[in-house]
Amino acid sequence: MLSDIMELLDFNTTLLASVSILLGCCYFFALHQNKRARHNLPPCPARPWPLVGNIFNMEEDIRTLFKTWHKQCGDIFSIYFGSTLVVVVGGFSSIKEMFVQKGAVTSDRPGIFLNECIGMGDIGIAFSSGPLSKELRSTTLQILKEFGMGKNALAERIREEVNCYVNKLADLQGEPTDIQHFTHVSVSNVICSIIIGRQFSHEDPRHQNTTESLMNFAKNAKGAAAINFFPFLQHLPGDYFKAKVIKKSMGNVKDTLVKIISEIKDQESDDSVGNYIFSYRRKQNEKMKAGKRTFLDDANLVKTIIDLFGAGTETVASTIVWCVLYILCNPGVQTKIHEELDHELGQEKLPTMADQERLPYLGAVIKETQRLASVVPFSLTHQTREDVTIGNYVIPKGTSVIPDLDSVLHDPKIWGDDAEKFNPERFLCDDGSVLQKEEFIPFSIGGRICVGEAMAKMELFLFLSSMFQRFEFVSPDPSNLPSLKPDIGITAVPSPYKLSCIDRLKK
Ligand code: HEM
Repeated sequence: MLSDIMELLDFNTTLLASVSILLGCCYFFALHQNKRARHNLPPCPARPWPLVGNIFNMEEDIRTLFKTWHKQCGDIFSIYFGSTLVVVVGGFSSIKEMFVQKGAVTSDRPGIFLNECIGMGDIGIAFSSGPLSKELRSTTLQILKEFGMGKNALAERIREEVNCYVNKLADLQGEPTDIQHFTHVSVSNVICSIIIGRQFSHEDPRHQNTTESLMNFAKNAKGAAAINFFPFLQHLPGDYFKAKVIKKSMGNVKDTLVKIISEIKDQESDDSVGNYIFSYRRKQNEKMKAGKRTFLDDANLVKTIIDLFGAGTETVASTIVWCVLYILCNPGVQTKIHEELDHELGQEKLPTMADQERLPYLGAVIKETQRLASVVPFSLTHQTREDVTIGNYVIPKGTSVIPDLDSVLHDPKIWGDDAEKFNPERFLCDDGSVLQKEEFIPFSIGGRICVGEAMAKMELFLFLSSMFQRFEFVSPDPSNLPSLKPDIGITAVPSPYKLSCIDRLKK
């Protein structure tokens, strides 16, 4: 009797599952055909399957996969995550057309799990759309500009942290070390000094905890990409897609920042130090007093600060760590950097922003690092607000669009046949100055271009010039150099490696 019921159940379950899959397939094909009929969609490099789309075509090495797909389909192609259409736009002219010329309708953001998991869906500077994102961008840019004006508080705060960082490296006394963690702690401390007006000690548990949570999030962000399209994955037992670890890491960052912001609120009378929170509140009050409609509220303040930490730490820290890695693999480059620094500054004078023009070779090294490392290879995903025509294609309203910056930064048509090699000379003009090239777009282009670009450039110059002035970086085992293979999530992070920082003052 029981076995009869089981058999019947099995039969019914199988029938139900088959019918569901069949209906799913029909729905997917109908949707797909309908979209294709209404819009001339960019080609798919691989056949999307019902329900799953191209999920099984995605490979670990996304960079090489997208390169192959561009070769096959041209600058623009379509892929499906489940039944969701995602368009990838590569090549400089297509990226410029899509995000600059058509930027008014391609600058929104789709909702993503990493914000939703902390209950902050589409607010804050980096993941909001429309007038909200415009107001937060212009407010943040104004505040950062105010910090960078006059005696340049921004550069001064970066220099303070650089000093501390360089001394930490000197304390290692040449012991082989992985500098990733140190570098993250220092770079996130620079953001701290802007946000709250003071730096933390490197040993401060709250600061360590926030930095570790951010690194943890970055390491696991790849898993969450699937959850954006298949939200049910977050509820599966275990944590294969890293939903729980991401939720915990982002929750940690949020809780710590909320506490810090409320502490700052209590010191509201002391505005002499200058920090992002005071400036934001001042602008909020001014608008409210003038009876202007504003999105500047506390929730947007908290989320914007989380975004600034998230966007400003991993990117700058990874670029620094990439630069040192390229140098280990190209020792001749380090010799030239040292010659330039010794000739222009010597050992006594610590570098300031005013020295940038005197150090063009270092400038070229930094640009070449940004180009080759391409630390945000696929930018942040945009979303179309209306149907967008590009070339012969029509991309429907509400489509997620990925700007493939990597395809531009590594394009041999722009950089030559050695585009995959580290060659700083390509950024030096005949007169010795640093080459400015329109196609150099590590910060993206258009309406959502990185708001931290100016600050990041200052950080990279001040950190790297001081590091090379003080140290010679050597590999503990020159016959077995570290791998140049990146780990690509939202950012392209170098695989862990060790190096020795030899103090040039003690040589
Ligand atoms: C080497 C360092 C950096 C690189 C390569 C970089 C690159 C990028 C890229 C590619 C985007 C996406 C642009 C788009 O959607 O089209 C972005 C956005 C953003 N970046 Fe950066 N970034 C860097 C440093 C920073 C720093 C230091 C900060 C903060 C102080 C920052 C804050 C932001 C913010 C808030 C956004 C979102 C802007 C928006 O959505 O409107 N970034 N960045």
